[in-house]
Amino acid sequence: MRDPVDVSLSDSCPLSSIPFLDSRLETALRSKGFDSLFPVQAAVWHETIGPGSFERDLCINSPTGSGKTLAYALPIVQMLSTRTIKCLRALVVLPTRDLAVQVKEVFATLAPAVGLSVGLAVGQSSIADEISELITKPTMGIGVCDSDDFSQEIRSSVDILVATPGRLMDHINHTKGFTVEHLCYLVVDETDRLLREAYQSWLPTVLQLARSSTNSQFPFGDAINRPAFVFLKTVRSFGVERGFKGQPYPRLAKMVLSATLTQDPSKLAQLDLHHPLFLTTGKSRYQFPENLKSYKLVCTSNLKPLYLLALLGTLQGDKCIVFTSSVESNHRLCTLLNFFDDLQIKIKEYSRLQRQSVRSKTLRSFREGETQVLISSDAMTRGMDVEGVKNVINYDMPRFIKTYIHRAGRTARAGQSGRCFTLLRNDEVIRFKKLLQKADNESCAEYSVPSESIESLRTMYTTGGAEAIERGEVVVASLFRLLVAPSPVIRPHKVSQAPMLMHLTEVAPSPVIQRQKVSQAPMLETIVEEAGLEKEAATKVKTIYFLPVILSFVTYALMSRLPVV
Ligand SMILES: Nc1ncnc2c1ncn2[C@@H]1O[C@H](COP(=O)(O)OP(=O)(O)OP(=O)(O)O)[C@@H](O)[C@H]1O
Repeated sequence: MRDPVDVSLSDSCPLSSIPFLDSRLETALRSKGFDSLFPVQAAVWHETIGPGSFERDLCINSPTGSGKTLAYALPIVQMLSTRTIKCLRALVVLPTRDLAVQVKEVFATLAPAVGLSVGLAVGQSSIADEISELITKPTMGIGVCDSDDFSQEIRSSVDILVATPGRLMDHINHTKGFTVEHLCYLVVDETDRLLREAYQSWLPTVLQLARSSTNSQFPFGDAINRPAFVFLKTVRSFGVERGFKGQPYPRLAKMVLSATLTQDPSKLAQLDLHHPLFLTTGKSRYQFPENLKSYKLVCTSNLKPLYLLALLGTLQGDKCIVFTSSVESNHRLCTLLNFFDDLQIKIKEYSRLQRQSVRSKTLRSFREGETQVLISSDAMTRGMDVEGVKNVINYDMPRFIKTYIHRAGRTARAGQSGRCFTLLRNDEVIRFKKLLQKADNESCAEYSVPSESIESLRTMYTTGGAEAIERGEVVVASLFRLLVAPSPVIRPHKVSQAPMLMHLTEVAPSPVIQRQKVSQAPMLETIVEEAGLEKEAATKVKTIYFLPVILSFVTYALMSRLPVV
């Protein structure tokens, strides 16, 4: 960390001057329209295929959209291009399914050119389908009846696997013939996010299994039987020289990457990195893409939806991602925006509450330009690469600079220009300024939308049904705020809160809430399910609901020495 390689000092490098680049890979890159390598890609190439020879593990901190995926995909494919026996040698781990699918696509443009195959383990299809893609089983001949007779031939059908941690662990624990014993390369993309969540201890498991040598034991249940199904064995000996003592050799070479890579040594230590080399961009820890412009719009909280509508109006149908702070407000906002037919743009919701198939469909329609505006929760924040996104809008101000960087990074990718707008309440302005200062960024101009359009929207908003929707949603929102209120009386009665909620929604003035289907309010649904919803409980709950009010009144009266009447 103290002696990093500054990637920003390098320039893009034409493919023709990349040393040792396999001509088949060069052709594959050119057919994708890539004529040069971006600085981070050239730097990683230098440290892996070039003079660095991958003698050190790499920690890569480079801005969003700077091409980190190709930076690791290209050298891995080139290094494996000379392999003779097919087995799983490279593993790329990512935090989300959609991201893994996207990275697999990048590998898929390169790997077939040199006869390698890439697999995906994300739980998008059934586990049986996934196994049949990852594992080659021998075809059953006539008269063969004992599966152990041919188990020796079970082997990997892929050289490179792109996976999410959960599905990876499923395969490690339960899929016969699946092994990470032969791994040579491990990539942990979006490292800071993956390290934050342990996901069934996937990292220590992979590291331990990949250290196996002739003397090693497999510590994991089903894995004990694994040698019987795997006829290949990777033998790793332990180094004795200085700097390599006790380290398995050949070692598992690692690359860890993020646009906001953690610099906390205790977190990085989990990765068991070998003499890590830090590649970064510039001096500041957090960097924005070069051609990103940041703007703020200051407004009162009750007019926020109108400012957003007016802003979307001025962006004239450009591809746009709007980020909200929670899946619930995401749903509310999308419902509200779709009420305004006048915008004449297609707006869809994308959040982790939706089924994967719905999300994939939405993403496809956004990529193809059929949908112009995506209202997204933070499921879209990291890594997603959609061509032509010109604007990012933070409907809710992000709480952390990392979130701002990843959200804003969905635009201004690969050297393109882009804008990031943040809607702020008056009381958020100073906090937002301080947030940007963490990334050494002081330049955030104020953006104004025409006041006439706000006025005309306000008229429509107050006379039309949109207000009812918004008011109804606010009732739900305030109920939820009540549910998580720090009142010691309410908190222990979680189950009883559901009937209270139902009781209040039943008497709520909004017709929208009364009509709201359970499926439209997933949080409501969860609570109702949890509670088993009993109507009689409502009376009891009413007491619980009013108890804190009575208590606080009495306390106030006593403290201020007022006579309690
Ligand atoms: N050498 C290249 N020439 C032209 N375009 C490239 C090149 N390398 C990558 N790109 C394009 O740049 C875009 C961003 O790449 P990528 O998704 O790898 O960025 P990233 O650094 O991983 O971003 P994030 O931090 O947001 O995940 C992609 O659309 C990709 O196709």
